[in-house]
Amino acid sequence: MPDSSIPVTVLSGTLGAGKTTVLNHVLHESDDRLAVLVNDMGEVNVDAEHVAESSDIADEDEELIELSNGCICCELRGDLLEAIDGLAREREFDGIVVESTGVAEPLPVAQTLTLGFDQGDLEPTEFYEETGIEPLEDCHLDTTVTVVDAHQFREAMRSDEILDDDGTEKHLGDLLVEQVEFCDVLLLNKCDLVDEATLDQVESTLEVLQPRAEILRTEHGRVDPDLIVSADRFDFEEARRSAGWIRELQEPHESAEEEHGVTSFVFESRRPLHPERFAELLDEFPDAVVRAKGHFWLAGRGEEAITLNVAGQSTRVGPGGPWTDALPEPERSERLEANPELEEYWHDRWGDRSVQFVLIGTEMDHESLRADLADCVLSDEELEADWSAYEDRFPTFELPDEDEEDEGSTPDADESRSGQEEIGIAD
Ligand SMILES: Nc1nc2c(ncn2[C@@H]2O[C@H](COP(=O)(O)OP(=O)(O)OP(=O)(O)O)[C@@H](O)[C@H]2O)c(=O)[nH]1
Repeated sequence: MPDSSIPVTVLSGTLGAGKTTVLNHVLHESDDRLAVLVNDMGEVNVDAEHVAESSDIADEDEELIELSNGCICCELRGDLLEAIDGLAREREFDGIVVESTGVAEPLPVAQTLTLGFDQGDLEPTEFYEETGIEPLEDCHLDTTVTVVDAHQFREAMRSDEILDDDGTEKHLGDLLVEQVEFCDVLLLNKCDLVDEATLDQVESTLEVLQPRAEILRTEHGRVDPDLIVSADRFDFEEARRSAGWIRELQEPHESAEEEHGVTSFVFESRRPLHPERFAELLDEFPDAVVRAKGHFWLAGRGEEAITLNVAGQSTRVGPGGPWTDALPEPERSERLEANPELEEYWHDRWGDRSVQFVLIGTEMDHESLRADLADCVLSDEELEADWSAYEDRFPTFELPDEDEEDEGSTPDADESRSGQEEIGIAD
């Protein structure tokens, strides 16, 4: 990274968590000349007004740009890059801070920025072709920060509130988890409103959901600016890897988390799940499960993996890509060659078909949940019987075009973020 490259910090967090408060504090306290980009969903950018009113952003050193009437993780991605590009060209700033809307997902924002910033060894992507935007060479994504409301966290995780992001519905709990899972620094804000025991428990949950991030407790957004601006925290490779944390969780978690009742475990099976029994279990999934994620093989669906994504009250399933074993030749052999680790994993009869979930919860009864999941797996007898007669209420997904196929190995929940469907299994 050249010395002259301008660091960009992205602030995320659900509505009212304290993003604007953090931003104002940083503007007051930092000695750097900062430019600020504030994104708001409405036509009038209320956040920008707050920042402008309550900070000294009007100083000649600083600049405030508003991106209104849309979301920078969706339709305003091009505008975001253009605005940053403009600021970088001015070269009058030591840093840029972007405040996303409360409904923005940080991963696509970071993706836009890392594609937009010159990654050196990254291939030019379709993004450039689509938008006509040139890679930005004068800045880099420095740190991604998620602000969490310590007071509301537990309630928000269990909430079934649905947020409307310009026509796209998102569950509050789901969004919260996505924001926590993808960041370098977690600001546990509003610590003044909760007791120590609650704080410890919330922090433990955050640690399990996001082991890579630094967690800082704050009151009224009072954080040392150097920890989030020009902090040099973002690592493209690590961020990419952390999205695949299903693998990292293979090891059972240490007792620090257990102390606060936050635990996790991995459930695996090399046999398919019974569509009726598994749908019933998802209908009744225990509230103690804060997060579940992974992929599964459903009896009768031998071609493609299905992903499972549970966050708070939201349960989504999506396309997980074709099993390597179901691919036609020569793709099958090519993928096996490209992913030698599959050989070790390979099952004589079922190839790479499998069920793999990570479950994270508070006061979660491992034994009974494990037993419930095991009950969903086909028995010896069922395994040899006809699977086509089962009632299958799971949505069907179109297999991707062969040309567009992903190079990935074992299907991974995060490789298939698009196309996920909320399942109202209880109909
Ligand atoms: N008690 C307490 N209140 C806080 C703290 N941080 C922020 N607030 C208050 O919480 C409210 C929301 O804070 P904002 O900074 O506007 O939150 P935001 O994340 O920018 O909100 P949106 O822009 O709506 O997404 C304001 O009334 C703040 O004064 C804190 O640490 N403790």
